[in-house]
Amino acid sequence: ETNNPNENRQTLQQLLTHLLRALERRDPQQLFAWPVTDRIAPNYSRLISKPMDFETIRRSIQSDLYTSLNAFVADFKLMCENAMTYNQPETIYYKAAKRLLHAGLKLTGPEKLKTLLTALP
Ligand SMILES: CC(=O)c1cc(-c2ccccn2)c2ncccn12
Repeated sequence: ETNNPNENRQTLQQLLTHLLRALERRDPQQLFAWPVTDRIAPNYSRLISKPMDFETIRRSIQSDLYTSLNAFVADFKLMCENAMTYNQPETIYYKAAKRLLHAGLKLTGPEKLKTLLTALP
């Protein structure tokens, strides 16, 4: 924590980029890599009011949209919850979302973050 807002923002961006990469590694099939289209998922845009995906999250990090870790985690959770809303429980998308959500919350939980934050410059 420094009193220089730019420095803090830089550190937050580095942390969020690190977390994003760690979360993307948990999605080897890249099911969450890009926005879900109505073409591959009928009526998706009618059923899901706030779509979210890893590419959109990456763009948000780069355009300084997240001013806290919580805002980043909220979009990650939204992405997983959308998949568990639109897809039936027996689908690969639902199951992948559930696993990803649990892995993600462990990664961004207070325990793990403590070690992460000590590792930052
Ligand atoms: C994330 C999600 O809900 C999703 C990703 C996909 C997806 C992602 C990449 C390639 C193909 N399909 C999908 N297809 C049908 C229904 C839902 N989905």
